[in-house]
Amino acid sequence: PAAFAQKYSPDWTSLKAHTVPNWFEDAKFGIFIHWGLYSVPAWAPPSGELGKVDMSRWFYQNAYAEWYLNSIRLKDSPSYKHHVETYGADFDYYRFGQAFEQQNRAWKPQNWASLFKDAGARYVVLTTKHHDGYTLWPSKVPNPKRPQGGINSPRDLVGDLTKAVRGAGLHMGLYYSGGLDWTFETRPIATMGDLRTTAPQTEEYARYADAHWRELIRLYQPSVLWNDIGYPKLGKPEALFADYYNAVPEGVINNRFSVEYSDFTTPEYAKYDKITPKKWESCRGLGFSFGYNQVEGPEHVIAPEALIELLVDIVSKNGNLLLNIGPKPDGTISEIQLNRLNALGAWLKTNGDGIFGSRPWVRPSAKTTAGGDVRFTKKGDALYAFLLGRAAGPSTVVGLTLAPGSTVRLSGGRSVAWKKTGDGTTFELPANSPAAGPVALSITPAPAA
Ligand SMILES: CC(=O)NC[C@H]1N[C@@H](C)[C@@H](O)[C@@H](O)[C@@H]1O
Repeated sequence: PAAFAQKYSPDWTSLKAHTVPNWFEDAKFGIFIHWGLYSVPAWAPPSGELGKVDMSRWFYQNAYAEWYLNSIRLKDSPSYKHHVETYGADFDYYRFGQAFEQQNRAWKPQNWASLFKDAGARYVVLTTKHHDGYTLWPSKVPNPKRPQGGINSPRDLVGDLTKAVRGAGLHMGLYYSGGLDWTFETRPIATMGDLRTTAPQTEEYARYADAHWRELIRLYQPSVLWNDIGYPKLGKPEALFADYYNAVPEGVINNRFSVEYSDFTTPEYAKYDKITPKKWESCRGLGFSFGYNQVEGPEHVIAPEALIELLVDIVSKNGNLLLNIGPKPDGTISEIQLNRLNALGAWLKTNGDGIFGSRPWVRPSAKTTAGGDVRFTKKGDALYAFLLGRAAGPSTVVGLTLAPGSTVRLSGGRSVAWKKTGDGTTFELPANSPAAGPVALSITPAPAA
């Protein structure tokens, strides 16, 4: 029997010996899911992407539909106006639990698992408890602030999805809002300062959050601990980390416990502009929200080509893309979100060879003489060059020199003629290949620089 590995001890020196497992380096693309009570109202003003809206306005016009409870606590927000008009001023947010629990009885998790697999995703991260405190699994840990209950899903949504996702051959990760819990702190957040002062720091909450993470690890052995927005100082994360790594050797932990060790950083609606040695994962919604927002239209949602180029850019710089889907309460997914997943999946089916299992090259990017963008990845003895937004016909990549006799192919397909020119290397690209998204060229042997 496998001895219970005691490799890690609850101190940062021991934990810093942890390395990121290959599966997470190879995976490149995961699906984030924000699903919960906020999926019932599914309403937020599409005010803009995080980072592009002045923070003095952000909380009042919060584009994150999963922040609905906080938004309706701000009486001069568009969300409060919508809430009064739609449900009435005295409709308590937690009453959405009835509709959520009633509607998700029909949900078939295997439909999500096959959809995400077809999209090319290699892992999934589901919200188990967001800031509103509602748990998507029937936790046995009592919430001292909610003796009346109504804060735990009777259906084991976490377990059902974990089983289906693993059945489809994908890794399963779990998101937990460690830093905020609006059943412990009911004051509204209108400024960044409020974010800090409303983060519960009592011993009672620290024990609650620690018990939740330990229950999740014991029940589901998640491959990712995706903690969000900080962690209570009394929460003893180093003990949690050591016990987790000893129980789940292939596990990874993100940087949002805000402590001195993590396996990867998590820029949100952001990405790095150069290769970083530390593993990172960029997360964002398809539009401006993580929770389903019924008022978002095509003008708020990233275009298919831009989504594919986003993934290629992130991978060329040592990142993963964690792309969020916001399902409806019954588990169905809106047409526009399905459309984007299918576009990405179709491109990856033909051009994924240079993405999955690749690593960054000596440099992430180049230009063509026509001003086009190029991104590079390396895999085995092949260099992959992705020509973003390119036209067909001859395309010259500046500063790229191939060894004589190198073979160039469209990713996994037909060979491509090339020649050395004064500026670099000119490739003869066939017309409209692929239909949408960057052309992926595999070049063997990979040039040294
Ligand atoms: C930077 C940060 O802590 N963001 C918190 C933010 N994370 C997103 C993935 C969503 O869960 C938001 O609702 C949450 O506030």
